[in-house]
Amino acid sequence: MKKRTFAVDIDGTITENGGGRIHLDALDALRRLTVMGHNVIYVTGRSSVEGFLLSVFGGTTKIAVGENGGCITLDSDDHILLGNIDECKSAFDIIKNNIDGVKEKRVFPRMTEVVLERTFDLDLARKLLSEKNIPVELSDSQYAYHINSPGINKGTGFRKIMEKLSILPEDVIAIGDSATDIPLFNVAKTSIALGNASDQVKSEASMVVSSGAGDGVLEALDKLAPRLSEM
Ligand SMILES: O=C(O)COP(=O)(O)O
Ligand SMILES: [Mg+2]
Repeated sequence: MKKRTFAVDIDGTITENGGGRIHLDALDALRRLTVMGHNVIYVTGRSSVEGFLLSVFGGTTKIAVGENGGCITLDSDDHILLGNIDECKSAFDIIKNNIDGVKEKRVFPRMTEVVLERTFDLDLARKLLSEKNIPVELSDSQYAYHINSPGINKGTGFRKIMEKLSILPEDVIAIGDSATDIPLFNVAKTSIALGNASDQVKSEASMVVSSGAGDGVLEALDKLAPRLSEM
């Protein structure tokens, strides 16, 4: 069997109620892939510690990319910081002082990014920062807005893991639901957008399933099953 690496988003992909409750059948399927010898790695806009803990409790590969690509967690005291939180905080100050309704989201502590509530016009903030020549990345996961350092996204974060573990793009299967997953789709030969993804996100994936979060992961794995058993 050829070892594959599944790069799996969390919210809107393996959660089922918008509040973070894990779809147990999807988790069970991911655990079985891990037992079969594949890598199953969470790549999330949550903190990398949340992603790492889910991998520990859920029984998948114990490594996580969090903070929308800004941070990799390998162990309780082993984090690789790819982004710089100070530049994200300066961008946040500028947005907050110029646009109404901008506020930080209550999230577990971040080492490399700033996370915001989805309460303002993101394009307006993009325009403002580009006028001021502040090149941070602004993105929408459908759960939060993220301010990341220039060049930081789920694709660049996951690529570090690919380098570290000598994983080739042809062996990567990315699964996600939002615009923040598009850079991840771009580093994977196979990419799957779930039914709850927008048309724009779906158009960037190599495969689309009709079911939404949770069930969509099962549908995708069913479709992939014949290919997974190939040598
Ligand atoms: O932005 C979030 O908090 C959720 O992000 P995710 O969908 O990448 O897991
Ligand atoms: Mg998501």
